[in-house]
Amino acid sequence: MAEPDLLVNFDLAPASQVFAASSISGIRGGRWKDRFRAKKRLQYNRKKLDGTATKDSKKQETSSRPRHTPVEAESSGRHRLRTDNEPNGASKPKPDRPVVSSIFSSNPLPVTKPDTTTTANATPAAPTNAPLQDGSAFATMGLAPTLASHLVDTMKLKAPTSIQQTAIPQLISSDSDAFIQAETGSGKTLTYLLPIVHRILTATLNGDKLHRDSGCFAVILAPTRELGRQIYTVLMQLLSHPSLHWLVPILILGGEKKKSEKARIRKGGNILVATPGRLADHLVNTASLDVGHVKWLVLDEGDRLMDLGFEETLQRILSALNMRAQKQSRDQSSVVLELPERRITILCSATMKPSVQKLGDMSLKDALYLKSMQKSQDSGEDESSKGFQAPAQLKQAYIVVPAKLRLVSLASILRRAFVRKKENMKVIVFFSCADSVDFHYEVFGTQAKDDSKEAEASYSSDDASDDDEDEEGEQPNPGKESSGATKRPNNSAKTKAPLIDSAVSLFKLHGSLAQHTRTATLNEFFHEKDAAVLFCTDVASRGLDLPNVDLVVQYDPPYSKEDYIHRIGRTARAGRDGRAILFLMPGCEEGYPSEVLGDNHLARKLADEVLKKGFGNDKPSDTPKQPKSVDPTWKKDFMPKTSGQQWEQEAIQFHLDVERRVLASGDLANLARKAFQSHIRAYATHVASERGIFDIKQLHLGHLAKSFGLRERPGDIKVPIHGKTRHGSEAAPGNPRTSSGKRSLNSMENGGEELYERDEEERQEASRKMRKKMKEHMDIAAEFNLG
Ligand SMILES: Nc1ncnc2c1ncn2[C@@H]1O[C@H](COP(=O)(O)OP(=O)(O)OP(=O)(O)O)[C@@H](O)[C@H]1O
Repeated sequence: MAEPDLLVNFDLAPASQVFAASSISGIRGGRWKDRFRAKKRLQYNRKKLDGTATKDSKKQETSSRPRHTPVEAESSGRHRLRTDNEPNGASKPKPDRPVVSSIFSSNPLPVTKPDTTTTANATPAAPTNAPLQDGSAFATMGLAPTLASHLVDTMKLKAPTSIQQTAIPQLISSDSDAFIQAETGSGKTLTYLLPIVHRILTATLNGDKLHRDSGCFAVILAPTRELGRQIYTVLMQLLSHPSLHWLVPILILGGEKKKSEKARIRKGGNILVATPGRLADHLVNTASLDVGHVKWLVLDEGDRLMDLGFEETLQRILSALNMRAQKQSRDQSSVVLELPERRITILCSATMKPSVQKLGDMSLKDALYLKSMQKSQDSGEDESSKGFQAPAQLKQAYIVVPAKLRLVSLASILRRAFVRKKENMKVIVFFSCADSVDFHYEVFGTQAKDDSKEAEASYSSDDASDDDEDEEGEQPNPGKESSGATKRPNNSAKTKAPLIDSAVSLFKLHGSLAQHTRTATLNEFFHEKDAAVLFCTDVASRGLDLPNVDLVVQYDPPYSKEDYIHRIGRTARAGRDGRAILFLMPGCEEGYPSEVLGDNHLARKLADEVLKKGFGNDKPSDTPKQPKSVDPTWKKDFMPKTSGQQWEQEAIQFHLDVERRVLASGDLANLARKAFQSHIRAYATHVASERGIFDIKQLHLGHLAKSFGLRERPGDIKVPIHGKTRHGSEAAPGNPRTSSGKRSLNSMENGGEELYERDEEERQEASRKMRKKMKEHMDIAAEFNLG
């Protein structure tokens, strides 16, 4: 038998055997020249065989390898080999043309199973934030009779809610600080306003009744201008009684004209509603702002105030109030004012988290903890003991949607929502960033010119002349503003939404819009008589009380569990019903309800179920009829092989139309690219504790790009550099990491505008991650032709 070393001049065995049996360096015996020649020939033959063998073995390997189902590939969390048009999964040279793949192919499946034990949503629970029906009445809570009858007769409030019943009597009789915690929509605004108004109403100064010039007795701080305006509106309603007209509220907000605010301050007022940045500004620059008499400081949405990095501003406000109070007590030692001797601080929030405790430590002394006593009738538990909770009657669900099906699933939910209940119904959809709101607003809205842009352009010029103009003015009148918005509809970001239903109005709201547009939009949405949808960022998540909101959709997950509660809290208010749906992607995101919310009561839905409802045809007349003359297997000829269902066809068609529009319009394509990029950046800013759930490395960028109507490979998506414009990218609002307090004074003075801009460090970190991810993806895309 030939020795392995003596292979020279023998027919070569298959490569594998050759390599197994031989070693080039191991040729021994004979002359050195012969050994050298043999070695060379062996090397040559091996190279030759190597090529064929590799090809052969690759072929063999490919054909023998069990074809990975997309589900297997993706649910393992790795990038999959794109299989569209590539039956054997082999890599192909990068094509020049854009990627066109079906939204229904290669989607990962959910990794969790439905929880069959979930019953919470089966039977409607009794509301936990409704007015009480146990005989409680405003008249028996110690309120002035005028005020109590005004609530019932004019404001049409029959009975107090649980938190009102608990807190109002204590706030009337006690001079302690207080922390009010109760569910969203449980009437916390009136809970703190009523005792303040009651005590000012019944107080005297040196024996005389108080009046407009007696001083400012209460300061109410809100984290956003929208919330500030809303609190002011409730206060105006409360003071609209003829016997209360001498009590005057003042509203000062960032984004408004400072000079007109100064004029209002000069005229005097008793209750000041403000955003922190603008108040801090006036405390320094407006000599006529007299806060020496302030007896109440209310921090509404206290945790949000801390999240937004207002800590330093709040410290400045607190020390200014302390200083002025001391000065006042020295100057007017003989004055007898029948109000609390010391200033009372009231902290108010539906959620409790460390930042609230810090704020409490900073501003409260021996505070009363006032919470809603209403218990869930289902569990009998004191719901507030969980630290946060949603109203019991609110039906919560999450839907597991693969990235490529996100857009069509949103369309489907909205279509379905308005088919079921049309008149007056409102839906709010939350997105993670302003760019995404802008893109989806364009996609779902009419393709006409966006009026809001004009309005913003004109507002920018107003803004520039901000300090030059001095409006002779009373307080901004909500009624006046509303009529202004109606007279000049272009002020608001509103359009029609034919992709949902041509009768549905579509609005958008985010922090990058001019304040003028924000105010007008909210006003119009509030007063909209027809069905309407609001696309927004977290600018609308806190405190806003918008009527008839039946459904809240969180298209992008929130940045914290507190944000989750506040977002869904825009529905099911004051005892009304409501539904909330959260979009999650298959994979690690599915852990969100149990791991982050600690709540397994959310109903679980799948994309297919939702798509069938929105795109399927319930009406038999609309189902394509089988032509009589055609073979019974006709469907095979008419329906694409990949998806034979009618609802799939409709969904595909919908998506293709969006893709075509994006292809056809440079503006829309740019919006889509910006939205895609901002979305990923925002995704990268989920808090560290949630990164196992929102893991950017698990994102399939190609699929995600598809949901923005983009056919480009993620690596090819060139995004215009974001200028520092009003339309610039909006950072992740509500990101708890913005509480670093590194925000510039300038942005502080915008009174909340900075709310939606990350600090530089965070921005850079997010971009770094984004670039890394893009690079990784580009490498993989180049190699495997990923879409
Ligand atoms: N006693 C009451 N009876 C009926 N409706 C009430 C009562 N008190 C308040 N409301 C209404 O409940 C709604 C929610 O009130 P409010 O905005 O004060 O809630 P909230 O607890 O501050 O909510 P959030 O936590 O979201 O800020 C408002 O429309 C308000 O008019």
